[in-house]
Amino acid sequence: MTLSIAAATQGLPPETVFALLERVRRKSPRVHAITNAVAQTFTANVLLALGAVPSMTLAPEEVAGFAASADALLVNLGTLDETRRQAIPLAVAAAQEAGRPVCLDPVFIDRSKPRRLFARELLGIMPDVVRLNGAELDALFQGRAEADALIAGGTVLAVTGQEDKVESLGEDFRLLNGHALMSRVTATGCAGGAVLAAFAAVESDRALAAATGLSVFNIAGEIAAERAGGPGTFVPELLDALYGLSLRDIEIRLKTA
Ligand SMILES: Nc1ncnc2c1ncn2[C@@H]1O[C@H](COP(=O)(O)OP(=O)(O)O)[C@@H](O)[C@H]1O
Ligand SMILES: Cc1ncsc1CCOP(=O)(O)O
Ligand SMILES: [Mg+2]
Repeated sequence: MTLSIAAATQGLPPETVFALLERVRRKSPRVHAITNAVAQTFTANVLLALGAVPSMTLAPEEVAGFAASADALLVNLGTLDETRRQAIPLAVAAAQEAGRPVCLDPVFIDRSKPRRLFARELLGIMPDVVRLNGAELDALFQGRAEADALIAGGTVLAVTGQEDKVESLGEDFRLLNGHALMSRVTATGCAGGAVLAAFAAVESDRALAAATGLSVFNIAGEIAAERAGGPGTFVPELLDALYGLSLRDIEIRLKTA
């Protein structure tokens, strides 16, 4: 399924992107990430390099407290074991009760029917942002009308790949930053979901927050790719690039369509 970006695709001023990045750096939002076992450490490091504060507890007696006292919740289904199946509803209820944004990343729902059913059930809680790749988008919705209904309810869809698309009830964005090396190391998509949660924590315009978060992450990816010798050095370079990202970097590189 392709997202039919509406005619009124908006530009994204570099100053706006940098202002939101600075807001993340200044406010240091707490992001509680229920994420997969593969992505945990990288995701925590990406959040810290960005200026946010990660927590990742899954324990049923603690997860609601962590989610309620965080500024945003990430729910990533990459390793959907029993512990995570139990933790997710507790965390979502606590985050929503506290008025915090929830970002869903339905990893590999194209590969597993039980996981697809779990993700479709989760859509009932109306997540603020759903971040996913094209294969996962096709698996999540039985047709375009279902995606439109979710968007009509206020959820923002952020579909990543060589180019990224953000679709919402208001503005839509087509984003052209990023580098192929981002898909030659594991968990960049997952870490990108955590970045979207951090931006949703500081900006109530969810589409703007998602477009900005993806652009920041992907511009850092471009800078890292230029400095890295390959996938092995790409990961530390990505953390450094996120940490040091300047207005000038964004002005030079930001690419939207
Ligand atoms: N070929 C590419 N060129 C530029 N950016 C890419 C490319 N592939 C992926 N990305 C970027 O890498 C990140 C992970 O995206 P993607 O590979 O679609 O997610 P996932 O890992 O969940 O499948 C996103 O920020 C995306 O924009
Ligand atoms: C390899 C793997 N297996 C289960 S989760 C995971 C990481 C997926 O990361 P991403 O969705 O960011 O590519
Ligand atoms: Mg993914």
